[in-house]
Formats: sequence, C-alpha cells, structure tokens
Amino acid sequence: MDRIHELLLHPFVFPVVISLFLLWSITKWLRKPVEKTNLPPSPPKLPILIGNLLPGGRLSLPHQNLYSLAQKHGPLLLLQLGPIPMLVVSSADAAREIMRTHDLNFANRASFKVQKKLLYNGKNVSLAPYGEYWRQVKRIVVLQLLSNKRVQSFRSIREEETSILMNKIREHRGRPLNLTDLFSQFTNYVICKSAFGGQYNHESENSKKFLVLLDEFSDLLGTVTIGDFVPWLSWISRVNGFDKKVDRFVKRMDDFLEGVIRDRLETIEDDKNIGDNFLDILLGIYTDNTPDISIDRDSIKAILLDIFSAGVETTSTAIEWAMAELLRHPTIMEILQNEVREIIKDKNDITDDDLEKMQYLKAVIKETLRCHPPIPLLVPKITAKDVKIKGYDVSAGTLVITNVWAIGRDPLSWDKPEKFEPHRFLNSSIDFKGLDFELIPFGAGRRSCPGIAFSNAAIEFVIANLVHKFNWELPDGVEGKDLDMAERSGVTVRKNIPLLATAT
Ligand code: HEM
Repeated sequence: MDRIHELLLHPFVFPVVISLFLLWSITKWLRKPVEKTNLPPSPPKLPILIGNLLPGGRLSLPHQNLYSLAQKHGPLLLLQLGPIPMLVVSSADAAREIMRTHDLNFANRASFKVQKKLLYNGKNVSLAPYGEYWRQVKRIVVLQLLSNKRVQSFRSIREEETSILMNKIREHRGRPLNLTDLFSQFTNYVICKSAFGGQYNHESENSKKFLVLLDEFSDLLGTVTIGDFVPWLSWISRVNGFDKKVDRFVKRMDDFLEGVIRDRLETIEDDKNIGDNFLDILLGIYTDNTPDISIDRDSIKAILLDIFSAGVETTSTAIEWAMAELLRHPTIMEILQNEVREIIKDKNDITDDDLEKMQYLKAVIKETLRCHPPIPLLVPKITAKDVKIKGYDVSAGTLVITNVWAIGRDPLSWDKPEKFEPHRFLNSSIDFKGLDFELIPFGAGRRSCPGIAFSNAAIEFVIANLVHKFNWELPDGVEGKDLDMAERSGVTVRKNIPLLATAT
C-alpha cells in the first residue's frame, strides 16, 4: 500500500496516473458490465474515489483512510487502482474466510519491478510467487532459521545486546534519551549477529557499512513505478533515471553480500563454530547438494535481505509502541513493573522461565500489537481464481489488502477498542499466532510471518528488562496523556515523533 501511495505522490507520475484513472473510469462507466455480478461495495466512482483517497493529504496514512472508508461502506470494499481491482478487508470474519477457508486462492503475492530487482528476481520468501520455490525457501526459513530451537540458541545475542542497551540507558540516567534510536540499534544488531555471527558487532566496519546500505534498501523497497500498473508507461522510470539508480544500488548491495559470502566460504572449513547463524546455515544447504533441497547463491542473498527487511523495523517498532503506551498509562506501567519485579526480585538476569510466568507482560504486548500493528496493511496478496467472499464476487487477479489496524479497532471484535487495556487478554485465549482472526498482526495462513518466535523473544526480554531496571518518565514534566501518539507513514508504521523518555 505504501508503494501505491508513493506512486501517487510522485510529482511527475501523479498527473499521469490521475489522467489514466479518469480515462479508465469514464470508459468503464460508459461500458456497463454485461454479466450480473455481486461486487463488494465501492465508494461512488469518479471523482469521489479520488477524493476518498486524498482527503486533506491523509493519503500518507492509508490504513487510516481505508478504515474510514470501511466504516462507511462495510468490511469488504472494492476499489480500483487504474485497471487493477483492489479488495480491502477490514473485519475478522472476512479475514477468516480469506486466510482460512480460501487461503490457497490468496497465497500469491503482487510483483513489482523494483522489489524484484532488489530481491534477486523474487528469490526471497516474502515476495516469491506461490509455488514450489516459495515452499522450499519458506520451509528453510521456518524449520532451520527461525524454529523455536534456533530462537533459543540466539539467547546469548539477545542478552548481550540487551546489556549494551541497559548500559547506555544507565549512562544517561536522569537525562532524556531517544528510545526510538536505541531500539532500532538493538534490533539491528540482534539480527546482524544472528545473520552473520558475533563478529558483526557495534565495532565492526562491515556491519556499519551494511546498516547504511540497509537504510537505502528499505527506502527503495517501498517504491513502485508507474510501469507496474501501466506497462506501456515503463519508459518513464528509464527516462527519469530511476531505473539506473536502482541498478547501481543493486550492484553495490550485491558486491557487499558477495564479499561476505566469499570471506565466509574461505574460513568455514576450518571453523569449529559452524551453523549458529543464518549465513552458515544457508551456506551449509548451498554446499551440501542434498537432492530434495537446494538453493543457489542468489537465494542466500535474497533470504538474508528478506529477514532484515521483514524483521528489523517491525520488531523495534513494536518495542517503541509498547514503551509509548506504558509511558502514557502510568498505572499500567506500575502493574507491569510490580509483576516483573515480583518474579525477578533482586536477581540481575531474567531467564526464559521467568518470562513464561509474566502473564501481564504478554498481555501488554498483545494489546500493543492490537492497537499498533507494525504492518497495519498486510503484505498485498493476489487472487488466483474467481471466488465468492461473504457472498460477494471477487475476480482472479484482484489485489487484496487486509487492514489489520481496522480489525484491531472493530467494536464487533473488541469491547471499548479505543482503550489501551491489557487486562482484556488476561482471561482470554486470544493470541497473535494466526488462529484468532481478530488479532493478526503477523498475518495468517500460508503466507503468515515465520518470525513470530524470534521477534517475540526479543520484545519480551527487552521490555521486561526496561521496566525491571528503571523507572520511567516523560521529559520536561510532560504528562502521559499528552504524549504525541501520531503515526508516521511507511510500510512499517512507527511513531511520527521519536519517543523520548528519562530513566531514573
Ligand atoms: C513484531 C515483529 C513482526 C511483525 C509485526 C511481522 C509481521 C509480518 C506480516 C504482517 C507479514 C505478512 C503476512 C501476510 O501476508 O499475511 C510478515 C511476513 C514475513 N515476515 Fe514478519 N513480522 C515481524 C517480525 C519478523 C521477523 C523478526 C522476521 C525474520 C527474522 C520476519 C520474517 C518474515 C518473512 C520472511 C515473511 C514472509 C512470509 C511469506 O510471505 O511466506 N518477520 N511478517
């Protein structure tokens, strides 16, 4: 969705899209459909649709816009993006029908030119078309890279990075800290070390270089070109130099990753610590030649980039929103602190067994992901065949967007949805693992997130430590209720203003 809004906001592309859209809509309007279909409700077309997509510049937060549209027109909404029909799903019921009953029909992804270039022609997991290749790489990611056992084996990395984070906070005790930056560094290094090994630490020039490349990578990943929607206009991104810019970046990133792989292949044979990072595991599969499972070098690079782009910002954003809500609700912060301090007492280290006992901590995290899903619009899917959803006809080739942010605010699923109230989860079995469709921040079905255990282990551990070791307040005597909770646009939606707080 973010790609779509970047497309529309591009100064050169915008007028062309709008003209095409008008032309297409007029033609379609004049040529009324011949066969009788029961289409999901749409906002009145032309020019109101344009108005609906652009009210007061709020296009930058499309999940909020689509939420307002769904409140007017219902939980299944059909929009037109030029020639492409787009279905917006905003209720748990409709999401269940799509991702459980008809999951196979919705297992494919939309494919955009820039993403394909950046991710080795779709050799990553998250954008690979549904099929044998995707099945194989998803299996590798689920069973080998992100299994519960593997996540446990990364415990020392979480401990090390949490201890670095706590020391930084200690050094600045009594002074305001930019928690947003600190949480980003934390997840960057947790994933860097899990991916490449412990030598990719804060001092390593290679990890600094990689993190700079990753920033640029994330920016480009959120871009579409007009040629994605109107193929005969593909020349525009050639003429305005955008294609060249992407090609140059792809080469720089590839040179870097090739260097990492080359260096590792040279040392791996003599190394006794093989296998406890993503790169070593993938190189093991690459060099092993087991007949039922094989990947090439491009797959290794694409999978590594996928894990960084899918895992870093999402996890740090979840920690940021959780701390923001705790600062906004001092009573909830106090209940959580009491729970954590009661369980840990004066021990210094928090173990996995301790975390298991922290039911209120788990409730705070669920409530955070309900109110602030880091990816409010699930990664778009494409329907393979015509299908009926909730009695409506949805045609093959429809782009499907699930608005998890709207589902988390649906009064049919939640009592007082506007309130941040972790208690609602204490006597409830609702979880975010993809079985309870009112809470699906990680998606559901075949294309759901394989990183739940990895991110949850990091989120729980950091928050427990933050509230165990420090008391927190907002700088300059700002009261919790006045904390600015506005969102910033992006594929991952974080706080608009960085979160500043003072540890005492
Ligand atoms: C709070 C943290 C995270 C959130 C909220 C999150 C959310 C999501 C969502 C919404 C999807 C798309 C699901 C769908 O289309 O139905 C997804 C897919 C994915 N996520 Fe995550 N994610 C998180 C952390 C991670 C981490 C830590 C990793 C890896 C280390 C990861 C790897 C992936 C991959 C590879 C996919 C693609 C799956 C596929 O297409 O088959 N995620 N995630």
